[in-house]
Amino acid sequence: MLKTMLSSTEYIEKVMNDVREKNAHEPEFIQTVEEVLPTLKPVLEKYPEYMEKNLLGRIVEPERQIMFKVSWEDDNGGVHVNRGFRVQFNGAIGPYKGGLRFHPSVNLSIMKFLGFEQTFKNSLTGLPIGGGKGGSDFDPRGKSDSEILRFCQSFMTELYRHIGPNVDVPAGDIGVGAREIGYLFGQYRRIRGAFENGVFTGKGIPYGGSLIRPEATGFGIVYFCNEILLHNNDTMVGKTIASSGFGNVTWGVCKKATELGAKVVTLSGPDGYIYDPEGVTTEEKINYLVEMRNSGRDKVKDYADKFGVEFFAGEKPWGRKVDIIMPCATQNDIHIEHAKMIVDNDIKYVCEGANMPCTNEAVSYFLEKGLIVGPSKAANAGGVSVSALEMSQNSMRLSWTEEEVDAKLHQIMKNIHKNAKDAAEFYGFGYNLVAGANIAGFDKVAKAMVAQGRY
Ligand SMILES: NC(=O)C1=CN([C@@H]2O[C@H](COP(=O)(O)OP(=O)(O)OC[C@H]3O[C@@H](n4cnc5c(N)ncnc54)[C@H](O)[C@@H]3O)[C@@H](O)[C@H]2O)C=CC1
Ligand SMILES: O=C(O)CCC(=O)C(=O)O
Repeated sequence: MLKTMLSSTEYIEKVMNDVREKNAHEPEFIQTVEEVLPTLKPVLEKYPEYMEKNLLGRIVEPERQIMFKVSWEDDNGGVHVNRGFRVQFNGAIGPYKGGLRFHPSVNLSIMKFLGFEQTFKNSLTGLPIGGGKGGSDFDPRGKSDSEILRFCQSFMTELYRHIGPNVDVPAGDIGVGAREIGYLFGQYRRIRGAFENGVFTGKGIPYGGSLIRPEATGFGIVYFCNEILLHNNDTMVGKTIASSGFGNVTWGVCKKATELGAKVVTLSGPDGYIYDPEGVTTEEKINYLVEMRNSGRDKVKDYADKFGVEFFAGEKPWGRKVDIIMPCATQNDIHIEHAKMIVDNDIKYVCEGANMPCTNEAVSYFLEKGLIVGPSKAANAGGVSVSALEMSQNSMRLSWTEEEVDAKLHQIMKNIHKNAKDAAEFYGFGYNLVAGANIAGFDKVAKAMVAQGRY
């Protein structure tokens, strides 16, 4: 690829066409590439050597994609087969790092979109971690504890050979929490015959976990949102938030939003959404989210039944008039029709908690209508940041206090906001944090790739 052959626009279009052609059956992966690459145009114009060295063509190709068989036995002796994945997307700035997702929707497209996003997100944290993601199409819903244990052991019996504290460091994501990490780490330790706790993050405290890691993603989203509000001479105090999901991320959001004087008034699940006008603010309500998640039922209606609030079966919460939208469940939760309702309700802020929770069309519409969007790769980077802090503590064989970790997390989120804002302004995007986060995340990875030759 010679710089004289194509303009930056033609070059980006060519790389995107190659991605569409080579990955025709991977809509989520194509979606994320189409969201990121066009925003890098001014960077290519400033650094034409990135085109000469075909940086974009190289950054959209995962370094390694591992797919494997996971067979396991249920409590009645039935034998099942699931598919396991680990996509080691980009290791230019550190060991591959990213969560494991156990959900029936998991496929290679979803793993690749998450691994690509993780590469930019991890770079934004300012910490030395590359991008990866993994998981399985295993459905934890309704499974007994022994079935979860057997599945995790079988999954790790293959995965262990591909990971390590300096190679690839998984963590949790949808369907994978502290219990699963414990079972996975136990099997890793058994096979390896060594106590290498730096191989996982999100571990339990007794065997090397970091304080604040369970809360970190949600706390980080609220810290990031707070930076957006401060930039607009606004405050979190008194704000109402429509959120989705009721898992780990939503739980952390409810805790920190309450602490800063805001309130989350909606939660959702695959069965519908609940509206709690008083907010998910008391300890009892916030703790109940953990209980619902751990029950394995995956039903948000349980919250409505317990606290006597309204439940809307089969609906999403995006038609509610609130101050801030914070989707925290899964990808493509907000489509264009929801985006139109959000704009019609005069809502100014959308802060993404889940990975890619808005379609590209919805994000473009928000930006066109002047809303401020905190993109997921920046806003939800608090989780992986504290994971990297967990790795540091494991390497040093030390443990920081809750206050120390929270203060570091807060500073990291402020830095991410500032770096995204500065990059957007520098390249002529104004206060467009979507473009700014892509550019700031790309910068370090691109420089490392150039320095390391042609990989
Ligand atoms: N756990 C972490 O540290 C991080 C998680 N994320 C992202 O945040 C989102 C939520 O993750 P967690 O809270 O960790 O997972 P979780 O397993 O604790 O909770 C997931 C929630 O999303 C809902 N959900 C999942 N798939 C759904 C579907 N197809 N339809 C409707 N609802 C669905 C579930 O009902 C549940 O309430 C995901 O997009 C994840 O990738 C991002 C950064 C870090
Ligand atoms: O903590 C980690 O390593 C991964 C967190 C994660 O999966 C994410 O940021 O989407």
